[in-house]
Amino acid sequence: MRIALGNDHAGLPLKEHVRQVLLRLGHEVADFGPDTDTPVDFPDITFATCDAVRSGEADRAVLVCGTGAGALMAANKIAGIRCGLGHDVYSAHQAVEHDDANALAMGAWLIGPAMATEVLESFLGATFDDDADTVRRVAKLRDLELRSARELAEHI
Ligand SMILES: O=C[C@H](O)[C@H](O)[C@H](O)COP(=O)(O)O
Repeated sequence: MRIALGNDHAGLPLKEHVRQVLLRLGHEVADFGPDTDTPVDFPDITFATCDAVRSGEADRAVLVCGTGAGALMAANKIAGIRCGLGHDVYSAHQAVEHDDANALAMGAWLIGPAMATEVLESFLGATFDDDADTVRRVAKLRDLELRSARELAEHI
């Protein structure tokens, strides 16, 4: 797969490990994060990284910040992005299987390289179980995006 990789300064300590794992697994990597520890804002990096998925340049995004929480929040505000939290193996594959996750957020302050490796293998090895229930629920996620966008537009 083509993977868009994004990190902020807090995610930097885990970023190179993640990049190496992605390459070892045979994926292409487009890197949207900085390689210095100069502070950057995770919403900016998250948008640039996830936008590559929306445009079709990338198949999935992997985001690394300090806790994973900020990148997760930012990603799930971007239309078309469904981001899971990647701190355990089960959640990483389940988010793809049931929720068609196309992004994963990880916290460099929370997990080390060994767990990150297994989480990435789990996320990238998983495919969407597109049965009637999961397809309907993912469609409802899209409905939520549209409803929210309409409400925002009405209040601008
Ligand atoms: O959820 C937010 C992320 O974990 C950020 O990476 C974190 O808040 C950055 O914090 P700081 O600028 O204090 O390193």
